[in-house]
Amino acid sequence: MAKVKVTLEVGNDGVAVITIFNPPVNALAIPIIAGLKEKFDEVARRNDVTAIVLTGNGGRFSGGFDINVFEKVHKSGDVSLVPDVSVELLVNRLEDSKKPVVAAVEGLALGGGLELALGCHARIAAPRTQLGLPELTLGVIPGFGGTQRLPRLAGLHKAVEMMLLSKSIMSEEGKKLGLIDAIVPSQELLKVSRLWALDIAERRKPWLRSLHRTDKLGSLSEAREILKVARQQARKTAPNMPQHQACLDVIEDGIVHGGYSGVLKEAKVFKELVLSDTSKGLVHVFFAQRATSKVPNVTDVGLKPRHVKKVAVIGGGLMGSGIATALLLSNIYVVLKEVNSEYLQKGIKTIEANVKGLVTKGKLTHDKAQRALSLLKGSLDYSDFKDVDMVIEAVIENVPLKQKIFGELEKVCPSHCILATNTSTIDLNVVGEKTSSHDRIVGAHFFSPAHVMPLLEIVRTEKTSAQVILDLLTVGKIIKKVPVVVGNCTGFAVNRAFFPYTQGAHILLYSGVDVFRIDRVISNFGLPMGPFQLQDLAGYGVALAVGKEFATAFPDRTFTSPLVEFLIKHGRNGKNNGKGYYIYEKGSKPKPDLSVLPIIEESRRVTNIMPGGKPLSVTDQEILEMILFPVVNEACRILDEGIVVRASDLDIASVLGMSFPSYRGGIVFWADLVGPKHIYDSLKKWSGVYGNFYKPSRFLEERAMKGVPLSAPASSSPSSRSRM
Ligand SMILES: C[C@H](O)CC(=O)SCCNC(=O)CCNC(=O)[C@H](O)C(C)(C)COP(=O)(O)OP(=O)(O)OC[C@H]1O[C@@H](n2cnc3c(N)ncnc32)[C@H](O)[C@@H]1OP(=O)(O)O
Repeated sequence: MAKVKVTLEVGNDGVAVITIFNPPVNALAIPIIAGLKEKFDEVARRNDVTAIVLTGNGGRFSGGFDINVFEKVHKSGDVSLVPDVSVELLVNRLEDSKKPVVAAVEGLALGGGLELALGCHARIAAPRTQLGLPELTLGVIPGFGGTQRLPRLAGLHKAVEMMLLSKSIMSEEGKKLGLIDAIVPSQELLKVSRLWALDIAERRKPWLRSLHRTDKLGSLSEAREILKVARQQARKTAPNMPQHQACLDVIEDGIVHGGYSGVLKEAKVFKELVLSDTSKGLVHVFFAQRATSKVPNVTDVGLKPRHVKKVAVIGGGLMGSGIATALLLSNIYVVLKEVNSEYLQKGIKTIEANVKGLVTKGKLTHDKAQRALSLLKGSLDYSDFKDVDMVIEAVIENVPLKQKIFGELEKVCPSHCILATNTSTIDLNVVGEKTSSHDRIVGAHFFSPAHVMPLLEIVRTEKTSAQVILDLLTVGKIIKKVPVVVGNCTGFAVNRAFFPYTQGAHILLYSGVDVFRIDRVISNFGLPMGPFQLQDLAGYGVALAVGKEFATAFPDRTFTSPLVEFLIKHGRNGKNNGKGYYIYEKGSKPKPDLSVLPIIEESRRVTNIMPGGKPLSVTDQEILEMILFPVVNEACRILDEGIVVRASDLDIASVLGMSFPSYRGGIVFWADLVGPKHIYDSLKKWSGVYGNFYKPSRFLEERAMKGVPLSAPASSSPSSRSRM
């Protein structure tokens, strides 16, 4: 039997139940939409049908329009691949049907799924059903009438919030808002929905067409005020994304000219937005994120993940306590080991503060916080390690210390125990040099703060077993991280790709470009802050240590900048001591600190790299490119060396690890949009002026010359060599 289908069953009560089958989320794929049109035509014709119930199979109503179709549109440029659902299905066959339609909603109704339900004459939901219109996260607006019907059912204010923030609500809140007519236990959902549909048919319950309602819209001036405030907010929070303002325009059109006019305008704008680069980037990120957990020879060879119940974390510093917090919040027992009771207490206090912080922010209930903390045990020795399933070492970056710890772990932990290190710099083979447990040694590279940042780099060596990688992938998902499997090299994927980022910025600065302008260009592009502000935040000690590490690993292409040493010499240490490139005052945005300029001048004199001795005259676009193209160049080397499974993994790593704007699709996706040839030509030109730092990599050169996208799989490039 086909897995993707729409079925129709007519009961003796005269109610037809139309069910969507498309596991796992009942996405509205093209055959499903065709099937729905066909079944609604059939029920309209049949005399034995009095009323209709629309539902989804398997406890999930629908996760919305099939996002794969967006991808096809992006590849082909053919927007006609998106069928007309808004008028042909929602208005003509559903809302204007001569027989009442009730949506029986369970699990989730998202995007087009919720829009289908909004077009019905009533909605009955199971408890805790997720309702939302997250289309803006895909660079489009709701396209099946959601911009018109949601405000008419939930009220304009709430609808705008749900759409602009892509925020779901639960059916319980939906009931309060009037979006849901009744909440009934799952096992009674169909029975109650059938009766409700019959009640409407026999006029015992109102027959409401959402698009015709105006009672929740308020007056025109009230509506305009809500939209005005929302526009201002969107300008601040989503400055580079067109879908936010477009969504508000379409809502306004419907309020001014009526729901049907709004539906037509919505369909037009939706089709324009599907073709935007923003939608291309966001849809790419949607699938790329899900692809990271598909690892050849690990997740496709029939292995089963082992249950990881208890984890030991060694080191209660910032990273260790963050990692412990993430594990505890997902109900995993944690033993936190430190070298003395003072450090241990400090670590435990940090964990408590992390957990309490989440309660204060309303992200965790008090009960769950208590439960999480009850799973924590502090330890000063290895006595609790005899039954741990995994150890995550998070001590300082010191090779002999780590080697000693791993040697001890091999003796005290059970033989199945995974031995992970959170190192961000040290070669895993070196860490495990003094053991014979190389198959169970793996990198678990978290980003700080570890209980907040979503990325987990899983670093494997040639010897790490597939089982261990699978187990860590599974733990990563349980603790709500996006795990990306990477090969063993200096900086792994994120830090390695972005090491030239700061160096490019420093080259520009020495060339005479204003430090604050550089930061502005980068934040206007969409990163949360520019490279200098980031340096302030990370602390100059970190900047020096990282700089040295990359200078050692990649001496041929490292630009050594004396600026940070100069700053330290002048008593500055970034945000840590309140003296950086910016002034940091509580409660206000960082302000440029002009007293840093003489120090910059001093370092400019030392480096003396201004072309022709004069400050460089550059456009903002050139500033952006001189900083980000070297990152693309390093990303190319990562791809060439097979450090990541696929190019899109590097996109996710850049988005989640470096906050590269998701609407630009990640570093490689963005580079392909810009064009490898342009990147290659620019780097070649700059390498003539500034030397090897800008020298194009072999991979980039090859692809630029052949016109092959950087993201194309390795087989497109004969010389690629994999380290995975
Ligand atoms: C015209 C309309 O207005 C436009 C639209 O409707 S656009 C679509 C709007 N809907 C959405 O944005 C929802 C997107 N989906 C999600 O947020 C989540 O998948 C979910 C909350 C539904 C389920 O989450 P979860 O249970 O963690 O499963 P998740 O791994 O994400 O998805 C399971 C599979 O379903 C796929 N999937 C989920 N929603 C999909 C969709 N709308 N279309 C196509 N595939 C979808 C995923 O790609 C994944 O496939 P894979 O197993 O091959 O990797």
